[in-house]
Amino acid sequence: MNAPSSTAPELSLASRRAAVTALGRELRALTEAALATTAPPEALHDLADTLRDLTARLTEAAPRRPLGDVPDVDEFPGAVRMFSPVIGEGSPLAPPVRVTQGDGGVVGLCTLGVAHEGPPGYAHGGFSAMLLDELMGHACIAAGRPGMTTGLTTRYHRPVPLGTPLRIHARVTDTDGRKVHVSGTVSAAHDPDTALVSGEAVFVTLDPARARALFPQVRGD
Ligand SMILES: CCCCCCCC/C=C\CCCCCCCC(=O)SCCNC(=O)CCNC(=O)[C@H](O)C(C)(C)COP(=O)(O)OP(=O)(O)OC[C@H]1O[C@@H](n2cnc3c(N)ncnc32)[C@H](O)[C@@H]1OP(=O)(O)O
Repeated sequence: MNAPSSTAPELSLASRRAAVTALGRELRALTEAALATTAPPEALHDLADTLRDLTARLTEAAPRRPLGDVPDVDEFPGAVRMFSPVIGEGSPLAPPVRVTQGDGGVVGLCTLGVAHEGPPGYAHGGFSAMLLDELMGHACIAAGRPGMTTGLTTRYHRPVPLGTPLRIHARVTDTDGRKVHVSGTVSAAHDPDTALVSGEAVFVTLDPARARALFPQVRGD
């Protein structure tokens, strides 16, 4: 079930994903450098001019993908989202989190940077909630019950440090009709048993009519 927007179909999926990943990596390096630079204002104006030219080059090279179209490098519904702000290898916002199945659910590994900062040196609480939400969504997918979040509660036990490898764990704890109950934690990777943030959520699987209404561009094959 996928309706990819077609770009360069002659290139293999792997090579298109590799190109998206290469650009994403450089965008993240630029973002981190730009947010942490101590360069003087004239250097920043100079860089802004260069970046404006680069943006014009990209927009002139090809039309943009309409909002809501599934990128041809993605799997939807599925676990590959190349431009996700959490797991997207092509996203300048994503850490990005690498997700694998394990420990009775799913495990994500990442390191946050200054783009994710809340209190100085620590993660923004909203970003920690986003990490949990995403991993919980993947736990639902891994359990064969993809759905949307209807409620998420978080408890912040300790600040989440930037620049430190993190481990996010999520698992389905119960299902009740279309509702899927999920729990998760964010910990330092070197101390996975100490939760810095923990959360509980309810996801709801979509009935087919609702799925068609919400995602009209996604056809069943
Ligand atoms: C083509 C297939 C698509 C599959 C879907 C895959 C999507 C996943 C995509 C990519 C995964 C990657 C990972 C991503 C992770 C991040 C996830 C997000 O960020 S999701 C964005 C934020 N969430 C929203 O925007 C939802 C907004 N809410 C809604 O649109 C509706 O509530 C919806 C469609 C989810 C359900 O609406 P209704 O009309 O179909 O269902 P009703 O009848 O209202 O509820 C069904 C059952 O759920 C309970 N329920 C509904 N809302 C609840 C709530 N807030 N808390 C507890 N239970 C709730 C109800 O009480 C009912 O239970 P009773 O059958 O009566 O026992």
